[in-house]
Amino acid sequence: MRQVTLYRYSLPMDAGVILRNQRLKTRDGLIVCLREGEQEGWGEIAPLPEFSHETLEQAQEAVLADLQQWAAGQQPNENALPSVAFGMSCALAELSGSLPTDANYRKAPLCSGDPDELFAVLQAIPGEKVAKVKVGLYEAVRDGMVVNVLLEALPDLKLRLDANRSWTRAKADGFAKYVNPEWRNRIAFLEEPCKTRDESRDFARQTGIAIAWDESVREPDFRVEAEEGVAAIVIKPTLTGSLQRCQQLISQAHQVGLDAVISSSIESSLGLTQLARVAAWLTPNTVPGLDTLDLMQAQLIRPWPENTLPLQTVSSLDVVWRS
Ligand SMILES: O=C(O)CCC(=O)c1ccccc1C(=O)O
Ligand SMILES: [Mg+2]
Repeated sequence: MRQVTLYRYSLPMDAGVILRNQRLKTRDGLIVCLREGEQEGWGEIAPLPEFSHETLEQAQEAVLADLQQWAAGQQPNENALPSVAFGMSCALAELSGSLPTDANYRKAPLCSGDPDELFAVLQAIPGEKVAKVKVGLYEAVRDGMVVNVLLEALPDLKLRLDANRSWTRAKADGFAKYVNPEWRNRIAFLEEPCKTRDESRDFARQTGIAIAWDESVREPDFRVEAEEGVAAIVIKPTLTGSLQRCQQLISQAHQVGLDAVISSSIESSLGLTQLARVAAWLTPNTVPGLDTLDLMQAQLIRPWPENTLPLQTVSSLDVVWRS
């Protein structure tokens, strides 16, 4: 006997979370719960505005069709919408016991803006110090100086940087010029420095600063390849697809010597704790990029260890459909 419940959530965000061109006041998504006999599996489907190509309404319509099939005893094909494919595959994997419960709750602290605040956060990281700093929001030269100061002040710090394709080659060079060549190998990678992949590759070769692909991974012509100056690919499962698709990308990356970094698309604590399990399972030697929970004002159903935000329970959610 199969049973399905589909819930909808809306969590208030911290004031001032801006995604590309839009302020995100609430994070809205769907939660699926599959039951069969004694087994239960949960999954989150939350298209991210400005990043996902599908809307929440489209995702809801698509998942309802999958859920009706599943409740009728069939195995739905992998959904074409990445957020739906990811959430359904998590729920099915929990149900079958194939998503291990061990999790990697280490996360690379996400920093932007104020260098003093940054410094306090970085000093407090226990063990291997890896942090992620958003660059490209202010002057490239200022970014270069901030990065240089941090690397100089904290000799055991490694940085991941993310420019989200905001620089021209000239601006990217303006950044690099201020980073002491001796510290450059402590930049684990800089995600997508330039507007085009060719410019980013060229930047990496000329500056010795390693880069990572993020947006590129989700473009149709992208192939996982070893290339000079490329250190890693970033995988955001909600934007990418099913666990199987993510697993395939990760194994292709590892085969050619690239790191694969599981990263957040600002899922709720339910989705984030599942991503921490995916990371422990498929990328055990890499700290995932999951430090986004504090952008929200509440957790959902499953808490992230030691996080103090209030927890919304499943009974507070609207039911969209029940089989
Ligand atoms: O990767 C991380 O460490 C955190 C997640 C993150 O940066 C992000 C989250 C949502 C949308 C875009 C991005 C991004 O990589 O710019
Ligand atoms: Mg990025």
